[in-house]
Amino acid sequence: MQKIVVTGGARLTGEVRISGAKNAVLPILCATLLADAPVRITNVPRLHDVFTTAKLLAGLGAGIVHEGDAMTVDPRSVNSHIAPYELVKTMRASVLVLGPLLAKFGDAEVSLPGGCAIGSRPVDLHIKGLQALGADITVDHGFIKARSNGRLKGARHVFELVSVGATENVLMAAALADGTTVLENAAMEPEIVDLAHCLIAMGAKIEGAGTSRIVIEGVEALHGCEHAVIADRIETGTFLVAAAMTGGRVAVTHARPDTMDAVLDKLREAGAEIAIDGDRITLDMQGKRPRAVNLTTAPHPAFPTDMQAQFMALDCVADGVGVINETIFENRFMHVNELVRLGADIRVDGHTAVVRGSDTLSGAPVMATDLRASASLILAGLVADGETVIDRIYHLDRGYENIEAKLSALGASIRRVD
Ligand SMILES: CC(=O)N[C@H]1[C@@H](OP(=O)(O)OP(=O)(O)OC[C@H]2O[C@@H](n3ccc(=O)[nH]c3=O)[C@H](O)[C@@H]2O)O[C@H](CO)[C@@H](O)[C@@H]1O
Ligand SMILES: C=C(OP(=O)(O)O)C(=O)O
Repeated sequence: MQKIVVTGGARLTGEVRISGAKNAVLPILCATLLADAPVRITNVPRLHDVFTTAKLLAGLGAGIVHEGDAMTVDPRSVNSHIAPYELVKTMRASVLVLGPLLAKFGDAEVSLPGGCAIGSRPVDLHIKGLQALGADITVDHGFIKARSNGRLKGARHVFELVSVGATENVLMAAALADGTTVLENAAMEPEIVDLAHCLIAMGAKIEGAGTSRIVIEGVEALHGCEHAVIADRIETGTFLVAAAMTGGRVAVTHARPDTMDAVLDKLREAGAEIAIDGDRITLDMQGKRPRAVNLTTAPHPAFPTDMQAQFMALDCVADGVGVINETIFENRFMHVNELVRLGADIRVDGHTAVVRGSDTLSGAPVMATDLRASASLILAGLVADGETVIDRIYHLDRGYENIEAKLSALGASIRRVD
């Protein structure tokens, strides 16, 4: 099994290009099922999750052409409405074919995704939202079986909790429903806005994406389009934290600074100087050690849970004590024990971690437990004394494109070994 070996000590400098967002491209690829013609998506990152989604769509019968950073999906040949367990279990976002299949074909069978390392992650809110549009849904033998008698019907629906995936699934389904759908307490993540932009380019009528109230006027049919995926704000944040932890100066390009307020505020609090110029963010730490920051994860525009592990790594080597509250996922502190193996001082009490910054960490073999945990271990390895060897990096390949090449270009000593 492949591992990543990081040797700490280099101060990162230079420029790095940000890829398209995993959490935008996955729902957008699922949304292509709604169209009556090919949809061309560009700025598609080369990620394991993207390949899994392509496999899932191909399994449904869609035509897929992947050239460079563009992927064209032709949904006209779709002849199956079943998303099998083998694919859904490796990637929860597979459940996002549920709304499109149901709205377009009146029929969908999607394996229950189940939990994952970071929490139990139910899909009840997806199901309730689709039921509000008139779907008949049962959960049987590990599958969500959804049918609609004719077209779905637009409705007003209030989500009980803010859920990114449920908002996306119901938004996609409502695009082809009869009449108007009003979604209240919708998630406001930039990836939802990007999905809405793609749907609008396909002919959907959507207002309010990016606010908690989205209004969708269903249309008869959606056509093909071309859409460029928004920049990955979590990849952006991860590189900026790497620069801050190593006392470096790094510019990220092709980024979307307007989606990054909470993360940039915390980096400034940690002592970083940040300059924004269009799609370029430059972080300059001027060789200083970061100051510890406190943070609480919450739905956008608050601090993203997908950056929690990376900031914990920063707090491990910061000056002071950082208190981290995780409010989104019940088990998203899996990286703590691994960071402790590198010499970090972290105490966890329920959803709160108290991190006492130390001057040094010491390299050791560690194990990645999930995607962002993997990133936090690389970040810690960048400043640890000696070699950190990270096992189970398949998690990392789900969501970071060429991370070792990008970090190497900034001066890090990092390599992948078999
Ligand atoms: C592919 C993708 O975009 N993944 C992101 C998406 O995941 P995902 O869409 O799965 O996350 P949600 O926003 O749905 O989850 C938020 C919370 O709601 C709960 N919940 C969710 C759905 C449901 O039906 N019932 C329920 O109780 C979850 O268990 C969790 O506690 O948003 C998360 C929160 O920003 C991010 O960490 C993930 O990176
Ligand atoms: C939790 C994440 O992704 P997913 O929802 O795909 O598991 C993530 O991107 O950090």
